[in-house]
Amino acid sequence: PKIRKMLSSGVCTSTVQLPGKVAVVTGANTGIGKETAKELAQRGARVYLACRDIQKGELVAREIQTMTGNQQVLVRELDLADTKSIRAFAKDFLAEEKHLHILINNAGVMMCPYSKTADGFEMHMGVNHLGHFLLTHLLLEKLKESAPSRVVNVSSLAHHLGRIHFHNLQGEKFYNAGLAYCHSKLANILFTQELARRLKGSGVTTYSVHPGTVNSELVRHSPFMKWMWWLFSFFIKTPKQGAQTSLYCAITEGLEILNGHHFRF
Ligand SMILES: NC(=O)C1=CN([C@@H]2O[C@H](COP(=O)(O)OP(=O)(O)OC[C@H]3O[C@@H](n4cnc5c(N)ncnc54)[C@H](OP(=O)(O)O)[C@@H]3O)[C@@H](O)[C@H]2O)C=CC1
Ligand SMILES: CC1=C(/C=C/C(C)=C/C=C/C(C)=C/C=O)C(C)(C)CCC1
Repeated sequence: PKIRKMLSSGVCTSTVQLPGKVAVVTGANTGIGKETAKELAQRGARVYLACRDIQKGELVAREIQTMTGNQQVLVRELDLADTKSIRAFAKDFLAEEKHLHILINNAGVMMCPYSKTADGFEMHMGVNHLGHFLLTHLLLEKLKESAPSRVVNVSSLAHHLGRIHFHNLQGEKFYNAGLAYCHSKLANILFTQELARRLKGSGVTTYSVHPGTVNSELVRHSPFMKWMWWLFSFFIKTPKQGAQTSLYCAITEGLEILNGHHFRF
């Protein structure tokens, strides 16, 4: 139990309530994203579950509505592997909503076999970084109009092994599924730092997080990782525990001074 507690560590203890606030969480139909969305709804925010599979999203929205009593949990289609889908999501959202206070760029893929997005980007870089980069860019004016507002980018400790290989960005010269994930997670952090720099004084702040090692579907593409996660399932975080760092960065008061910083555990 001591080891488990040590690995689970940080809890978001903020008592902030969010009535009247609007949040978007990508990849909110399962894992860390689902628990993040649930907690934001629990605190009274209107929460958009941005999911590539609408049916999975609707099931989760109903579950969150029932658990929290908050009916303002909405599902919208967003496939981060297709810039057309990202643009359509943003267009509809901007037409529908006056405000956006919290954007949580959470969705992610890990160790998938070599493949490309609809626009020809290597899948990890395309979904984990470039898709969120475009989404954030398209929603930026709305975030500025809604300031104070925040963007949380869910990265990973895996960024330590990441490198930005500009001569091989699409993995066409060489490809390693594990390293491709690491590169995309480094991109999440570099994006956060530069976004913070460019948004200084705008009232929009941004943070990157490592959620810890979390028992989720992220390992779906790797039988070895699946086995590891199963073997150590008692020691690694639950998705609810994994959501704490994202929630901390999204709602804790007075965090503006740490704009652009990376938070872990
Ligand atoms: N679990 C862990 O130990 C760690 C996780 N992270 C990060 O946490 C974040 C959440 O992962 P986690 O909850 O663990 O993993 P899950 O696999 O459980 O959830 C990932 C979510 O991303 C969605 N997603 C994947 N591809 C796309 C796409 N093309 N368009 C839209 N949504 C997509 C998935 O949708 P669908 O269900 O339809 O596939 C799912 O909702 C990721 O960014 C991951 O890198 C970081 C460090 C450790
Ligand atoms: C060695 C070891 C572990 C492995 C941790 C790993 C391999 C973490 C990988 C994290 C990833 C891939 C994050 C995704 O972004 C466990 C399971 C904690 C149990 C204790 C011993």
